[in-house]
Amino acid sequence: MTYLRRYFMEQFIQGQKRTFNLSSCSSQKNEDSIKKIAKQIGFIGDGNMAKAICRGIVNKGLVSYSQLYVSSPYIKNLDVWKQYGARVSTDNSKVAANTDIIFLAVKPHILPEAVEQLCQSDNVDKIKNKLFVSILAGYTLKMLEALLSKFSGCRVIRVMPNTPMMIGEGCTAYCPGNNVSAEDISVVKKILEESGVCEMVPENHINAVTALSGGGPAFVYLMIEALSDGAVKMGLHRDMATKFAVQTVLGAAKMVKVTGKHTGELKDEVCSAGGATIAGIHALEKAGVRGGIMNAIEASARRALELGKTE
Ligand SMILES: NC(=O)C1=CN([C@@H]2O[C@H](COP(=O)(O)OP(=O)(O)OC[C@H]3O[C@@H](n4cnc5c(N)ncnc54)[C@H](O)[C@@H]3O)[C@@H](O)[C@H]2O)C=CC1
Ligand SMILES: O=C(O)[C@@H]1CCC=N1
Repeated sequence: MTYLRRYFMEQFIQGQKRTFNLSSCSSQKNEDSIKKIAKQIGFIGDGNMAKAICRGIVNKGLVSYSQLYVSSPYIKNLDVWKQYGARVSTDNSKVAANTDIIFLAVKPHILPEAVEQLCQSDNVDKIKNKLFVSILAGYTLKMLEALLSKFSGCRVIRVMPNTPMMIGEGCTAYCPGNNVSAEDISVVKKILEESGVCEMVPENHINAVTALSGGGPAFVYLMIEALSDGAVKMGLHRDMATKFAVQTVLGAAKMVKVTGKHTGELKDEVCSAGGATIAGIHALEKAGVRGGIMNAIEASARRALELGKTE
């Protein structure tokens, strides 16, 4: 194969990888019956986070698409789900009435309207005694339980996931509501744990988690982009700069995890006396990068708190 042909083939494959679809899940056949969850799982809202959770759990073989039931007012968006065997509806109440665990996966300002649709439906009786899992930023358990109070016997677990769940590298915190059972916690934990790290936190920590791991991937993408930009400025081609930036972040993260060493010690191991790295560290410190990142987490956590107050 000529160099040019190989180059264009690689570009084509990269392009295919970049195109979002749900097919990568269905191609993974993991029929581990021990892991399988025998529940119908509903999603009210079919956006980025719902897709990430579904891809994660289908990839891990916890559920198949036929166990998923997804709603959105935009029928066109639902085609892709239907194509892979999920049930779909534009009626949120059908999803809530016909599933065992219902993920609330809409934007915070949409939630009152989405719950109102449930309350006004003919399915109210069928929605009683269900387990709701909210992934919304800002909405407290108290608010969620009050919103869903029309459905007696309902239980709520508040979780804060992140999009890397899609590839089994998620990071999720959860807080159980008042009426949840040990079985409720166990099944939700199983769903979340299978796609990455999962920890229970007190609810007063969830806005910090929202900033750190919920939105954190966006901060890290920005840093990877900046590392790549810097290398491009210094003459590397973009593809190589990004590939190396990604591998460096991955390698450094794994070093922290695997060695258990303090990050300061690991940093010191890289910085030769009078060398290149310490010159870069000095530039970062002069630019206030540490303070900048702390400010980002603080701003994001404060904003998460505000999101429950519907605008
Ligand atoms: N995107 C992320 O990385 C994370 C998001 N979250 C939370 O997940 C929730 C959803 O966020 P995204 O998925 O990013 O948003 P998104 O905008 O991608 O998805 C929201 C979906 O809700 C649907 N929708 C709109 N009105 C609706 C209605 N009345 N009934 C049912 N569905 C309706 C829309 O069609 C859209 O697909 C938010 O509350 C956010 O705080 C939590 C952690 C991470
Ligand atoms: O930006 C947001 O509000 C949501 C919460 C965490 C990630 N995305």
